[in-house]
This record gives sequence, structure tokens and C-alpha cells, in this order.
Amino acid sequence: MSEIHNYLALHPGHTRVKLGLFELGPDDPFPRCVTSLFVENHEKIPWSELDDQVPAPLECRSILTGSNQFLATQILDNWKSNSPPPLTLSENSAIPIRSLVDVPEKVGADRLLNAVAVNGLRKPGHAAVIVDSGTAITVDVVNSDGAFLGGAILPGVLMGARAMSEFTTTLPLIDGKEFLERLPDALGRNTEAAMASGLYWGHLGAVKELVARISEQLDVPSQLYITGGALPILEPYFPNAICEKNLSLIGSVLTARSILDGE
Ligand SMILES: Nc1ncnc2c1ncn2[C@@H]1O[C@H](COP(=O)(O)OP(=O)(O)O)[C@@H](O)[C@H]1O
Ligand SMILES: CC(C)(COP(=O)(O)O)[C@@H](O)C(=O)NCCC(=O)O
Ligand SMILES: [K+]
Repeated sequence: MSEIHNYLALHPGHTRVKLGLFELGPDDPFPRCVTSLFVENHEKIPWSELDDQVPAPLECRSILTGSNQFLATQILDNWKSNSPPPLTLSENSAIPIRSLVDVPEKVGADRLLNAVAVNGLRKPGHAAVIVDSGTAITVDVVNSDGAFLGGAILPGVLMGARAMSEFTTTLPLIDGKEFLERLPDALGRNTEAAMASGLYWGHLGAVKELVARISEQLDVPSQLYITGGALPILEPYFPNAICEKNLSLIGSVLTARSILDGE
């Protein structure tokens, strides 16, 4: 009987560390999520919360990926002494995807991992457009053969808020949590409200425009996948999209299997 493995995936981004525990058999197209949690970068990883659910160290394969190298090194330095160190990715060529871009090694591993996950989930014969709205926003494409074609990179919502206050002498720093959790009126009647409107609705508009323009270039039907911390903002406006908060973790687990099983 083929063996199902447990996987612990950690993905430090520029805002949060995403962690998840998954199960995956050798022939499964994608892993089953047992549990996942997201920890703000300034907070400690609550290992004790996971301890009940994480199997004994030697029975669990672990992988550490992510766009934030600084945080990845910190996690590695503080790795639990009774567990074997996690698999890390020193180069993109270890990620099981063909990359048809100018310089494949320069692509953020997070973008390729999302694409690997989508290749496990995608309808056969369909291409996919992948939106990851996090610290930065990426809108990428995999073609119907599963190759990564590149896409667009733009500032994330909170980065935009920070930039407006840093690059002007007049605009305040508005509280991200507040405006992201309450739908702003498009017609803002004071500075803060106008900034909240621009950031919120501008983010939605930018993503819609990029998805439309990129989809137009595809010669086969495509599916839309959305992930990232701003997923709750986008989800209501893309009723046909597949929304998956764990996309980068799923891609990490599929990558770990491909490396460890030498597929
Ligand atoms: N409650 C929220 N609603 C909508 N968007 C949010 C919320 N909280 C955070 N965000 C957005 O998500 C981003 C963090 O997303 P995340 O996927 O964790 O980042 P990273 O790209 O670094 O992995 C924030 O910078 C912000 O733009
Ligand atoms: C664009 C990114 C900063 C996104 O990072 P994130 O918002 O997920 O933390 C990351 O994918 C990256 O550093 N990319 C390198 C350049 C490239 O992908 O071409
Ligand atoms: K992102």
C-alpha cells in the first residue's frame, strides 16, 4: 500500500508567516490540509498550539519556503532541537515547474509555489490566472501545459497606505486594519476617507484590469485562483474564482514531495 506522509509547511512572507500541516500520498494531485495558521511577523510562532496536531518529528516531513529570507533564517536558527531541520529551497530549479520567463532564477519562489499548487488543482486543458494579494500583489499565469509564464507585480494595499504618507508631506498614515475591515465609501469626504477609498477600490480595480488584460492573451479557457492576505477584499467581486488561502503552502508541500521522492 502506498504511504501517506505528513508535511509541515512554513512560508514566511513580508507580513505574516503561513504555517500548515498537510497529508499527501504519492499519487494525490494535491494535499489535504489538517490545520493551518497565519502568524504576524512580529509575533512568535505558537509551536505549543501546533504540538497537539503535529505528528512525532521523525514522522513528519517539513519544508521552509517563502519570500522573506531574513525571517526564514530566523526560523531555521530557532528550529526545535528534537526535529530534523526542514527542507529549504536554495534555488528555483528545485521547484517542480517549467518557467518560461527571461530569468527563471529571479522569479519570487512564492509565485512559482502558487503556480505548482494551481497545477495540482487546475482543470485539465485549462490555463490559470493566479492573484496573490499580499504585501505586494502578483497576477500570474500558468498555461494549459502547466508552465509559468510570468505576469504583473504591483504594490499591496498596506504598502500603498505606507507609501502615501512616506512620499508626501501632507498625507497621514492611515490605520490599515480599520479601513480594510469596513467597506469604505468610494466618495471620501475627508483625507483619511479619500485615501481609504482610493486604496480599497483602486486595489480591486487594478486586479480586475490585470486579470482581464492577461486573460485576453490566453488562447484556451482559463480558471482564476485568488490567494493572499487581502483575499477577503477580492472574494466577493470574483464569484467564479477559486479562493484558496493556503495556495503557497500547498505548493510548498507538493515541492517537498517532489524533492524527497525524487520525482
Ligand atoms: N483584514 C484584512 N483584510 C484585507 N486585507 C488584509 C487584511 N489584513 C491584511 N491584509 C492585506 O494582506 C497583506 C498581507 O498578506 P500576506 O499574504 O500575509 O503577505 P505576504 O505577501 O507577505 O505573504 C497586508 O499587507 C494587507 O495588504
Ligand atoms: C513580488 C514579491 C515581493 C511578492 O512577495 P510577497 O508579497 O508574497 O511577500 C516576491 O515574489 C519577489 O520578491 N519576487 C522577486 C521578483 C520576481 O518575482 O520577478
Ligand atoms: K504576494
